This record gives sequence, structure tokens and C-alpha cells, in this order.
Amino acid sequence: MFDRIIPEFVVVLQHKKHPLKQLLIIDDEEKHRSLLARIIRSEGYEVFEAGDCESGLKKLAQKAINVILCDVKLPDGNGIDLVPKIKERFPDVEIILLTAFGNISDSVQAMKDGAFDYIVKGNDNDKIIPLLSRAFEKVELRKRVRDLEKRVGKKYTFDSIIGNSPSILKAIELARKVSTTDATVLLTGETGTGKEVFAEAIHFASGRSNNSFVALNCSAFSKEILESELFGHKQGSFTGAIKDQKGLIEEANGGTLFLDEIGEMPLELQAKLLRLLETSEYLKIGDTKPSHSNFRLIAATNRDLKKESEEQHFRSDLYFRLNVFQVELPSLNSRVKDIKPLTKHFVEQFSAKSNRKTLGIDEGFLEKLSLYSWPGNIRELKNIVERAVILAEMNTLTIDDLPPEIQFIQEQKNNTLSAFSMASVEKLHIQKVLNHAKGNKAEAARLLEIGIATLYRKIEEYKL
Ligand SMILES: Nc1ncnc2c1ncn2[C@@H]1O[C@H](COP(=O)(O)OP(=O)(O)OP(=O)(O)O)[C@@H](O)[C@H]1O
Repeated sequence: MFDRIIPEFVVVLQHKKHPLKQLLIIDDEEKHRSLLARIIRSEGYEVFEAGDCESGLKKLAQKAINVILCDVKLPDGNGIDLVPKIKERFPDVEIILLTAFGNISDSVQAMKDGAFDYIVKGNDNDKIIPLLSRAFEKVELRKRVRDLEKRVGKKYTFDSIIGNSPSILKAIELARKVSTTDATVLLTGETGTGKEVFAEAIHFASGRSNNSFVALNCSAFSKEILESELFGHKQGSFTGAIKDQKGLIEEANGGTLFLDEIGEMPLELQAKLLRLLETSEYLKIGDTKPSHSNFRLIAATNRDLKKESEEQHFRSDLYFRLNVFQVELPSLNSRVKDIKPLTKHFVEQFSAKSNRKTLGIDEGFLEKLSLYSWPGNIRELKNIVERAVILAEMNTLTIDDLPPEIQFIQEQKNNTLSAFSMASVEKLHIQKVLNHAKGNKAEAARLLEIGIATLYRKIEEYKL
């Protein structure tokens, strides 16, 4: 059916490549399918093929497919019925139906179920590539909108940083002061203390706020990928470099580059970064001409970079360059009084997210939270509140909505007496007298000069 159109497609379109665009053709007529696949591949798309509904669904689960060209008549089902099934499991995939002339009304119905469009076999051959291009554009647009929504939703300012304890207020004050300058900032603090939140707040309070805030976690990639992500590369500079790729340094031009977990950056890249900070120039991978970028650097670490540099794990010259202005973020267990406002904030946030009226918070719930040690800091608190909001069956969060380890830790705390407390002296004394009375409680109560009921209560309380 496509014999007539092959030459034009191949000649006109073979130079326009669309890497990373993946398409699936579901069609049982093998000859037509492979012909179609060949035409579309020549456009630069990556094409997968399936001969029936079942293997089509299997391919969909295995590959990151964006668009499907699906025949209506298939050996184990019908393309029209497949549309809602696919849309339910893979809502972002666009489906174009290949329909016979007599089945147009069915295909129109399929569009109501979410199909992108249909093509009449044999008649609409010249429409296929433009239609595919529109379908991929829709996929791309949806992705961009989602990314933007994420970025807009994520925008933190100093006013949205929650906490009233002196240590966090001091950090906010310092960060505010430095935000209006172009100085490099080093944010330190344990994991989950809000270093990225602070980095965003500094960016949005700076003169660069209308330009990009570009964040990269240095611990998330191998040296090679990190280098390419950061500095960018030229086409052909390594296997897989199929086109020139902008690096994040270039993306951050005019804005802010946030390097999280900078202590994890390989030494070789540290040297390149230092050179860039000193000269504002850098070399893309495979390039011989230096590039230039004007960005403000904010770095973050949960390591002791001074110690790391003394032990030669981190370049000391880079450490001095980064440590122009350090802001230390306090751990959550050093500012217990902020747990309440933070919890309230997250309860509001997650109640709204799950379309519930804002849940109340039981005092006991907050009390338990204040006893926990919070190794994961605010991130951990946020996760625990999210879990509690999901689990809550009543309109108020109670102790039952907390994970067992928090309740357990409190029990341990209650039972562990400080060696200097009156209670620990009392416990020890009662134990001694009980031993002296060989376990006879009436005798022990007499010696202690307390009532027998009081002794029983103490035995229970101190787990003697
Ligand atoms: N003061 C705050 N108010 C509200 N939410 C906060 C605050 N600080 C942190 N968070 C939330 O806590 C989570 C952890 O924050 P963030 O990612 O900034 O921590 P981090 O110190 O950069 O962690 P890591 O060192 O693991 O990268 C985020 O989901 C963030 O939204």
C-alpha cells in the first residue's frame, strides 16, 4: 500500500532526525508493518513493532513509547477497544488508528475515547508523517507543561521557609543578606535540612530571579555523565554524542547554578570547576574553543568540607573558593519547637493534595514527634506526615497514624532514666530493698515505709 510513497519520504525526510522519539506500530500485516516502520525510521524515529494487541501491550510496558500507530483489525482484538485500555495504563501515550474506509465512524468514536487521530489506510499515506510529528509535539508539550508546573510549584522564597527558632532565623537572615550580591554561597547542614529550599530562596530574592535556577546533584551521576551534564559536549566527542548538547553551566547563564552534594564531585571535575570560577571560561567536551557563562554559584554539602580537604578528598583551593559565605542550616532535632509549625504546614499541604478538609492534629501526635531524633530532618518529617494523612481514618491525626518506630523510641526514652535523676536513685533503692527482702513485697514496703499499693505502682513504673 505504501510502495507509491516510499521514495519521496526517504529523500525528503531522511535528514530530519528526531532522536529519542519512540513509536510503536501494532499491525498484523507484516509486509505493511515493516514497510511503514522503514519509512518512519528514515525520519529519525525509533520504531518498535508488534503483530497483535497482547504483544503491543507488552512492548508498551517495556519501552518508553510516546506514540502508537495501531491497526483497527487485529488477530486477538480490535484497535478501537485497545484505545481506552492503553489510555488507562499509559495516559501520556498518543494513539493514531489505521482504519479501513468502512470503519471511519468507529475511529471517530475512538477519538472520543482519547485516540489522537485516525488515518484511512491507502488514502492518507501522505498525512502520516505530519500527523506523527503533531502527535509527538503534543507529547512534548505536555511534558514541558508538567516540568513548568513542577518548577512553579516548587518556587521557594524566604517567606515560605517555616521556623521561628533562633538558629533558623539566623540562617534566614544571613541568606537574605547575601542573596542580593553575586557572592558564591556554601550551604551546609545534614541531609533534608532544606539546603535546596534555601538555594531557591536566595535565587528568587536575587537580581537573577528572572533567569534560570539550574540544580544538579553531584552524587547522582558517574564522572562521565556529570561532566557532560555540567559542561555540555560537541557532536561526536564520544560514542552516543549524536548532537551538540548544552551543559547546565550554559543553561544557568544569567541565573544561578546550584550544585548539591558538591563533596561528591570527582577531583578531576573539581579542577575544571575551579578554573571556570576563576576565569568564567570552560571547555565543552570535544570542543577546542572556550565557552563563557555568567552564573552565580550556590553549592551545598552535608560533609565537613574543611576536614575533607585536609584529608585530600576535596581540593582545598576549591574549598576556599566556595567558602566565601557559608550558611549553616540547623538540624531538626536542634530546633524541636519548629516541629509543630512544620507539621501543621505539611498537614495542610497533604490534606489539600488528597482533596480532604485540613485534618486536625492531636497533641499526643505532636508530642511523639518531638521525642524522635529525626536523622532525615525535614524531609523525613514531611514523609511521615504524608503517610499519616493517607492513613488517617478520622478528621484528626493521632498516635496510631505514626510509624511504629516513633512510638517505640518514645517508650525507650521513658524507660531510660538519666543516671542523675531522682527517679533513677529511687529505682535503685527500691531494687536494693526488694533484694534485701528476698522479693517479699510486704516486707519491702514495710522497710521502705510506703504502702504496698505504692510499691506495686513503683515496680510497674520502673519495670522491676
Ligand atoms: N523550612 C522549610 N519549610 C518547608 N519545607 C521545607 C523546609 N525546609 C525543607 N523543606 C522540605 O524538606 C524537604 C527537604 O529539603 P531539601 O531538599 O531542601 O533538603 P536538602 O538539605 O537539600 O537535602 P539533601 O542534603 O538530602 O539534598 C523538601 O521536600 C522541602 O520541600
